[in-house]
Amino acid sequence: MTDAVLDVRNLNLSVGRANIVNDVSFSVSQGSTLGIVGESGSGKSMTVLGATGLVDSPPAVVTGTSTIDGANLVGLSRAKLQKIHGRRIGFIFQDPSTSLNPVLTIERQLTEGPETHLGMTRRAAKRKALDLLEAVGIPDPGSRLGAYPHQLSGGMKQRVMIAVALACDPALLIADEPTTALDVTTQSQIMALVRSLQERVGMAVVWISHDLGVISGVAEEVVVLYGGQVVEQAGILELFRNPLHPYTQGLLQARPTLGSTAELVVIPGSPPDPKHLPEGCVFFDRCPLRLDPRCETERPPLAAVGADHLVRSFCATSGSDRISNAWEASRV
Ligand SMILES: Nc1ncnc2c1ncn2[C@@H]1O[C@H](COP(=O)(O)OP(=O)(O)OP(=O)(O)O)[C@@H](O)[C@H]1O
Repeated sequence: MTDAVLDVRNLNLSVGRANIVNDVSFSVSQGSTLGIVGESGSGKSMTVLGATGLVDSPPAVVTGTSTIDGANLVGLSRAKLQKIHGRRIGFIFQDPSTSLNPVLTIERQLTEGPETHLGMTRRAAKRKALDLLEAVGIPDPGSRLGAYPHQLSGGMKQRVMIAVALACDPALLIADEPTTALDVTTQSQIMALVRSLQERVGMAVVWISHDLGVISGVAEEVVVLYGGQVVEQAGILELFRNPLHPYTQGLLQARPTLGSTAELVVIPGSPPDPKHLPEGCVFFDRCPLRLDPRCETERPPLAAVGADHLVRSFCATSGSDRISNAWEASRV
């Protein structure tokens, strides 16, 4: 992709014998959102932490490339990384306390970045802080500038964290499960907020979630991760219409639908331990369609199955009845 803001190629991340991220590639372009989905432990957070240079290395060993503004973040010095993080990348996380400083006022947290990285005066930065608070839907922003994080509700803290992440007009926003701890109403407000801010400033967004429902509300393109590998990648509509990997189909069936009284089909088992990844397909021991012995001994390649649709499985199938029956039969 030529207009990629972030371009990740063949990223690998290991800690000791744990192979946590395995040959992951994706890119995200200006104004668009890439969703990364997978169950807990599938490697979502470590993929973006490795791609943005936010892991301690050593002990983590990171290889591959992750390019923003022509700079490869893999292996970049701490000083250079800090500059790029401050100026070009905003981060929002599930827990705002990991990014908000409890002993600094909201004003200081919002003005620090623009003063340091954009060379703004204190007065201009304060004006910008007020604009940002208003943009993220904080009522009466002027009265909030002197507040400390603990004086705000959970939803408000989340909004302030987004304002801080956007303070330097980042080209890229990394959103790691930012709405998981919130109630459904606040969750959809935050999703809509990021979408509207994105339309205004045109940034690229990488949004991580274990919930395909959330991803379908924010992303145009989706990477499905399992065992630290990309097992499927497609546009959001294509993925919902034509999911090909048995794991993606399982994730889709595990989604509760409004008003449904049917029992939730969960995928039996859990993701593999990165210290003991299977020799063949990483989904082998949970796959209801596995073919013995090929799937057990041979690692499937990530293959193109259409324009912009990639899948890593010898059992990829669009036969939805077949997979439904297989999932029903495998339910414990
Ligand atoms: N420092 C580490 N050393 C060894 N293994 C680690 C380390 N950090 C994470 N892991 C392992 O890497 C795997 C992927 O973790 P990661 O946090 O990226 O998953 P995730 O998909 O983001 O899950 P969650 O939604 O729970 O955060 C897990 O098996 C985890 O136990």
